[in-house]
Amino acid sequence: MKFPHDFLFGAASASYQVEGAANKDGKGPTNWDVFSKIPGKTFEGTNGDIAVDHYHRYKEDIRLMAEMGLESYRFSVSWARILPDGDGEVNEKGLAFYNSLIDECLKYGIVPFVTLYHWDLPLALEEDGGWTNKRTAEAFVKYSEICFRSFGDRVKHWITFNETVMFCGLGYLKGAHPPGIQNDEKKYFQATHYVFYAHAKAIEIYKGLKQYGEIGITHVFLPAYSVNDREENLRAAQHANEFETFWYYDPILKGEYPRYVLDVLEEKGWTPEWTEEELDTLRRNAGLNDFIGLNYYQPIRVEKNHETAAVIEHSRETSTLAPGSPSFDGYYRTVKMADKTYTKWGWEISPEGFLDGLHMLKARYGDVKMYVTENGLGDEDPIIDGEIVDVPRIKYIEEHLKVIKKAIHQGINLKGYYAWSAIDLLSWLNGYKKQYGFIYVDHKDGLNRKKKLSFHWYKHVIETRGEEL
Ligand SMILES: C[C@@]1(C(=O)O)OC[C@H]2O[C@@H](O)[C@H](O)[C@@H](O)[C@H]2O1
Repeated sequence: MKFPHDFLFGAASASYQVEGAANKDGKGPTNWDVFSKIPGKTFEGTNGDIAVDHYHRYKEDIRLMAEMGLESYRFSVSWARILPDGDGEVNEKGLAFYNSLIDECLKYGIVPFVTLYHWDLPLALEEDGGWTNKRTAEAFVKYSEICFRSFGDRVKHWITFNETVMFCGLGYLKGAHPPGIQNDEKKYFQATHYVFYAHAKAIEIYKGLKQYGEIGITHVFLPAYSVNDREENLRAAQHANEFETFWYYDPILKGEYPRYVLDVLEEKGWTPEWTEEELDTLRRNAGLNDFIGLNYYQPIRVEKNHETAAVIEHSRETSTLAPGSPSFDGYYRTVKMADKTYTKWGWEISPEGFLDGLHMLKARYGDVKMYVTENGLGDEDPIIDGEIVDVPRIKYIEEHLKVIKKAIHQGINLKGYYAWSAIDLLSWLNGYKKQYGFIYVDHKDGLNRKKKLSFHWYKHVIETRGEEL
C-alpha cells in the first residue's frame, strides 16, 4: 500500500545550522553568533560562522535534493538577514538570497516549506530582553509580514516557530541556549506566552493577505508515559504532558491555556504578565491554524521525583534530552528503561511511542492536519571503504515511516514527513559529531558533499511512495 498521493516526502534544515556566512551581505549579528563563542557553551566550541556553507552552496545542495527526488524542502529564514537589527531597515541582499533559494527549489519542483524562526534571534532584540519583551513579539510580526509579502507568491507553506519549548526552556530554565538564564520560571513562561501571541498575530496578518497558502507552528512532540501503573507515576506522566505538550498546543489550537498548568503557575507565582487583548488574540485566531508540525524523536518515560533539590544544576550535558534528569519543577524525572533501545545520545527509539502519542493528540485536538516536520537519527555514521553506510538511520526512518503509514490508515490526518536533516549540519549542542543528513559533508575536505546510503534508500522510498514499507 502506498502513501496517499498528497503526502509530501521532505527533509529539513535550519538557517544557523546550515548556512554559515554569518557576517555576509548585510546580515546582522544574532544571539547565536555571540552565544556560541562563550567558552563551554557548545560542543568543542563549534559555531555557525561557516556551518556547512549552504549560503554559497545551496544550488549544489538543492540539485542533490532534486536527484534524491525530494518533494519538499523545509528550511528557515534567518531574521537578521532580512532585518539586521531586528525591527529596523530591510536588508535587500537578505531578501535576494531567500528569493534565489526559493526559486532554486521551484526550478526542480521542490515545494519550499519555510520556518520563520528557528532560534537565531537578531542580537539587538535579545539584548533588549528577547522573548520576555513584548517588543520582540511585535518585531516578529513585522518581520513575518515582510516575508509573506516578499516570498508569499511562491511559498505556500509557512511555519512561524520551531520548538518554542526548546529555545525558551533551554534559554530561561537550563541556560544551555541564549540568553543562558537558569531556573527563571517566570521568564520562561512569559517568553512562551509572547511567542504564542506573536504566532497568533502573524497568522492573522497572513490570512488577511489572502495568499491562500497554509500556516502553522512546529512543536517538539515528546509524549510522556508512566514507567508503570503506580498512581503517583501515572500522575507524573499527566503532569509532564500538561507542561511539555498541552501548554504548547492548547493556546494554538484551542486559543486558551490548559487549566491544570494555570493553576500551578498561580500557586507558584509564575503566571505571565498578560493583557486581555493578548489573550483575546489567542482566542480569536486559534481557528486560523492550518496545521501543527510535530518534531518527533522520542517519547519520555517518567516517574514521580522524590529527590528535593534546592536548586537544580544544569549543564550542556544535562540539556541534550538524555533521560535521567528531574523536570524543571522537580515534579518528575525521566527514566532510562532496561527494555528500551536508545541512540548513542541516549534518545529512546520508539516508533510505537509516536503512534500512541498521535492518538493522544487526536483525542484532545480532533482531526487537526499535521506534518512530521522533523524526525531522524542523530548518529556517528560508519564509513566503510569511503562509503557512508548509515544503515541505522535507514532502519530508524523506515520504522517511523511504517508507523506513519499505519497512523494515516487509522484516521490520523498526517500530510507529510520531513526528515531531519537533508544534509549533515551543525547541532546546537553536539557540534558536527551528531550527524542527521542524507548528504554527508566532509569537514576534512573542503565541506565536499557525498551521498550516503540513506540518500539512495530515501530516493527509492519516494519513487515508490513507500509501497514496500
Ligand atoms: C537537539 C537536536 C540535536 O542536535 O540532536 O535535536 C534534533 C534536532 O532538532 C531540531 O529542532 C534542531 O534545530 C536540531 O539542531 C536538532 O537539535
